[in-house]
Amino acid sequence: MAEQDNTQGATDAKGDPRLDSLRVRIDEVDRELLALLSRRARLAQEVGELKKTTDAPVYRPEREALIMRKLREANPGPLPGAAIEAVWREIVSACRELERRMRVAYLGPAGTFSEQALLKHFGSGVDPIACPTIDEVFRATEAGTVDFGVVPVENSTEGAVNRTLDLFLETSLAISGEVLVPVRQNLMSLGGTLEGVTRIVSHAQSLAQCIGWLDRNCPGIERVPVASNAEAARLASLDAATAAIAGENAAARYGLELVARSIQDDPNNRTRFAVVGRYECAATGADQTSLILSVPDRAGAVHALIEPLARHGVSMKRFESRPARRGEWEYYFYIDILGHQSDTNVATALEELRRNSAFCKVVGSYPRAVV
Ligand SMILES: O=C(O)C(=O)C[C@]1(C(=O)O)C=C[C@@H](O)C=C1
Repeated sequence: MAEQDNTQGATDAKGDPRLDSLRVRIDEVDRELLALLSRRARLAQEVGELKKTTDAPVYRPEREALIMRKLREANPGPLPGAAIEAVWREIVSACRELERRMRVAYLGPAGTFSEQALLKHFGSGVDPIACPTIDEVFRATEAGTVDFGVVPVENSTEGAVNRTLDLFLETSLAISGEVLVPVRQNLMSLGGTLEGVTRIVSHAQSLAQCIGWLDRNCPGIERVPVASNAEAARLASLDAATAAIAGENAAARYGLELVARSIQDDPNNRTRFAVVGRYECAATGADQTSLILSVPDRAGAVHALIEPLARHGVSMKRFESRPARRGEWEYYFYIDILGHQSDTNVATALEELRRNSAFCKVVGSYPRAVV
């Protein structure tokens, strides 16, 4: 006998028998899912016990990436791949938490896109630790007070986050994952209006990402850069004359109302984050490797440096340069290539790159983000 369902509202109070029978079947499926989830969780617990005997790491990013990839490929629909991934992210996160709840540092405060990246990658079964600076995220992870760190690397509109690139050079940590977060910027204020607003605050990058929209819609209002979007939302929550540009979750967190939604000039605006830790990922078959190189200062050196990549069939995904800051015209090249450093063609190309370069560091090989 089906239990009484109290969720029926006014719209179907008369009770369509087809609706009732569909709900009975949904209840059955939920019970089956629950039994399967419990079975999965017990297996993860067993894995956890085995790992304890060898002191093996709880978090296996390459295994989680493979689980997601196989599910995406096997997904018969009608649920979209992103929904399947979000659901399984939480399932795996909860199973992982049964083994051990990890601490993960990110560029805070709460409510920033960095926090969103952390949740998207690790799910909610971790303790998010907000750090005031990118340096602090690296420091906490290196010191081992957290298990991993999440740092912004580049934005599709605004380009590289230079501080992160500089710290990749110095750190002993390795990149173990990347996270892509669509960045939707929203204008928000206490009353959901621009009336009486004399300044708009946000992180400098966010202001820059909305410059066209702001020029068109708020020409007379002063723009003030602040430390983060979450800080902007906090300031706007204290003062009706201040509006903020931030992610939607910051509005909810600080009791603000949206004046305008999705005001970034590029509708596909997104930010790429890196997960850093003391863990080196094994190959999954769909990986990416991040390198930092520098060359002797002579004609044709850059060409000679990257030529082995093409010759060994290694695709380059990103090429960025940063001054070496030694007062000379020297540069570090930040290069992302497809493949894992243990793949034969990548390993051979890397060997040649090392021979041709004055400096060569592999910051990590890790599974490529897909969505
Ligand atoms: O396969 C493992 O090593 C597990 O610990 C299980 C599991 C999972 O729930 O599937 C959990 C955490 C790891 O990061 C990877 C996978």
